[in-house]
Amino acid sequence: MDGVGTPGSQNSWAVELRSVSRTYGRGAGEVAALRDLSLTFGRGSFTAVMGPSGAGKSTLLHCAAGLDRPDGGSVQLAGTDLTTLDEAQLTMLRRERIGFVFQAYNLLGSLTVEENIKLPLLLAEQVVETAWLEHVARRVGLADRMGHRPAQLSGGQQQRVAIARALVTRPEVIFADEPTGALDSRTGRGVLALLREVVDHDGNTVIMVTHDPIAASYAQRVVFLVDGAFAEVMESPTAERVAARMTRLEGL
Ligand SMILES: Nc1ncnc2c1ncn2[C@@H]1O[C@H](COP(=O)(O)OP(=O)(O)OP(=O)(O)O)[C@@H](O)[C@H]1O
Repeated sequence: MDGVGTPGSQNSWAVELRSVSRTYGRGAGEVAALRDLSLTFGRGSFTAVMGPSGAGKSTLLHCAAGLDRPDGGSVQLAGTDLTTLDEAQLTMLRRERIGFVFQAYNLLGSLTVEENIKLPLLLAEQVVETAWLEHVARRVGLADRMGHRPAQLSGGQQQRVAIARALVTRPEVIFADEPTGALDSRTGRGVLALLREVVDHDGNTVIMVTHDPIAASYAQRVVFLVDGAFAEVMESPTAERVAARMTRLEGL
């Protein structure tokens, strides 16, 4: 398997989870959100993560992105073991090496498009290269909107700003959590096509959590979780096949 498989010994993966467990609560209220989960995500791959409600998708994303700590196992980001880092190191790693795209855009309304895109570089105290910034703005189709504020943009354009902001630090991986959840289907398809392009043309790595079979069909493969564990992987997904698989998994 070229993007998803069992852990190997090399640092060739963008993200590698080894025997990751995450349990919430204690005693009778204990919930095992992830159970001994091992998964790898290849560099330059686009993976959708799907599964029934409560399967552990968000927990996987949070643990893989250093937003939450597993109780057991390890998470490697391009060879760095996140479980060995303290909070300050994790914050720095998230800023410099990970891009995030959320359903709710999370742009700062008082800043211009350009300032929003540059923000991760400023927070990481990195030099802002004008040519790179222009390249990223062109990449997402917003070069002529750099002076606008988020409120002056459509939902799809705001999500493109969020994607530019995620790209600007040249991250090891971009995590997208329901990136089209707030968009109408046509605008959503444009955003998904852009995510696929930044993988296919620019070699980025994208891991996207979604409930939507159409969104998942833009990925190169879909990883299905059930009950905190890996269930199966589908290569070259189509919306129809993903929907059929979800119906079966939800019935388990
Ligand atoms: N902070 C928390 N405290 C207690 N239980 C939690 C917490 N976060 C998640 N869980 C539980 O862990 C399990 C996995 O949750 P998670 O949000 O990862 O699933 P999901 O697949 O993303 O679900 P959905 O599709 O509904 O968003 C669920 O049973 C959930 O109730």
